[in-house]
Amino acid sequence: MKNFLLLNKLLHLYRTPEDQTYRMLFVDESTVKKILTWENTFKAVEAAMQRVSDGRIVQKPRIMTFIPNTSNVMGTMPGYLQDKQFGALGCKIVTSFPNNAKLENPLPSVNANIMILDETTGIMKAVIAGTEITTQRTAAASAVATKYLYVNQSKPCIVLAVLGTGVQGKIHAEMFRHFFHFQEVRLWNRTKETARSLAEELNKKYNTDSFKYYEDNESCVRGADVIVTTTNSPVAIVRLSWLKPGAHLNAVGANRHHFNELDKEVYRNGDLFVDSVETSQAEIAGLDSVADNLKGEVGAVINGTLKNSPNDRITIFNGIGKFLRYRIGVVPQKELQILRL
Ligand SMILES: NC(=O)C1=CN([C@@H]2O[C@H](COP(=O)(O)OP(=O)(O)OC[C@H]3O[C@@H](n4cnc5c(N)ncnc54)[C@H](O)[C@@H]3O)[C@@H](O)[C@H]2O)C=CC1
Ligand SMILES: O=C([O-])C1=[NH+]CCC1
Repeated sequence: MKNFLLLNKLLHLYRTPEDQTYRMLFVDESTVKKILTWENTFKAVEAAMQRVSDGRIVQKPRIMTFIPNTSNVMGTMPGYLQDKQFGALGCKIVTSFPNNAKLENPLPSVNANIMILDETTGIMKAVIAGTEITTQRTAAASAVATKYLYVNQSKPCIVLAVLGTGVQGKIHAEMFRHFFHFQEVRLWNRTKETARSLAEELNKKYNTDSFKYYEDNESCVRGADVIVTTTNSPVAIVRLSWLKPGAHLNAVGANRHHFNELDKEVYRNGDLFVDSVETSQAEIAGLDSVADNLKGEVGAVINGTLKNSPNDRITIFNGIGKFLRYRIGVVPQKELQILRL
C-alpha cells in the first residue's frame, strides 16, 4: 500500500487534448527502484521464461540499430503476451553506449525505457523507466538459468567467478551470493582497479571477506563452479581448458554482439541454453559452432519438456534479453497493477 501511494504521488499524469479520459503514466527510475525486489524479479523472470516456452507470446528478434563509427547501439524489442495477469503489448528501447562511463558526469552505459500499450485500443498507456529493471532482470535471468541448469542438479556452489565489474558484474556478484550462498566470489576486470575497489566495497557492505579480486582472467576462472561474463569484450575472455567439467557459464555481455566472450571451443564442448530460441536465432546466425550445441530454452527445462544436461557437461546460458522479461519483471507486484487502469 505504501508503495502504491508513493507510486501514485510520483506518477506523471498526462491528458491528451482530444481525449480527456486518457491518461499516460510515467514511472521513473527512483520509483522502480523502490518497488523492485530481487525475489520478485527472480520469480517474474522465471515465469516469463516458462511462458516463452509455453508459446504464449508474440515476439520477434530484436532490432539492433548500430550507430556508425561508434560502439553504440540501440535495441528495439517489441512483444505481446496474452495472459490475464501478466498480459502486455509493448516495446522496450535499450541503448548500450559504452563511453557514457567516461563522461564528465558519468552515466550508466546501458539505459532503457519500456512502453506499455493498451491491448484493446493500441494507445500508449505508460512509459516505465527501464534501466534498473534491465539491471535486475538480466542478473535474475542468469540466476534462474543457474538454478535450473546447475543448482537443482545438486552441483557445488562454492566458487563464483565474475568477469567484468561494471553494473552487470556488480549485481551478478551480489545476487548470486544472495541466492546461492557462494563461499568465494572472484572478481576480474580489464581495468584492475575497478575490480579491486568493487571487492573492497562489497566486503565492507556484507561484512565479509568472500569477495576476492583477481589480476588475471585465467586464474579467476580456473576452479570456479559458476562463471559469469559481463563485458563488452569483442574477443574471448574464457577458454575451455580453464573450465572444470560440469561448470556452468552465464555469458551476459553483448553490446554489439553476443557470443563473443566465450571461446568457440567452449560452445563446441558445452550445452547452450537461451531464453528464447526464436529471438536468439538472428544473433546466433553465422556462428555455426554455437548453433550446433544449442539445446533449447531454459523455460522448457523449467516446464520439464527439455531434459537437463548430464552432470559432467559444461552448460552455458546466453540471455539475449527481450521485452517480455522486462514487462513481467514489473507487473506481478500488486503496486504496479495500477498500470492496468
Ligand atoms: N544480455 C542482456 O540481456 C544484457 C546485456 N548487457 C551487456 O552486458 C555488458 C555489461 O553491461 P554493463 O555492466 O551495464 O556495462 P558497464 O559499462 O557498466 O560495464 C562494462 C564492462 O565491460 C568491460 N569491458 C569493456 N570493454 C572491454 C574489453 N574490450 N575487454 C574486456 N572487458 C571490457 C568493462 O571493464 C566493464 O567491466 C554490456 O556488453 C551490455 O551490453 C547489459 C544488459 C542486458
Ligand atoms: O537486452 C538488453 O537489455 C541489452 N542487451 C544488450 C544491451 C542491453
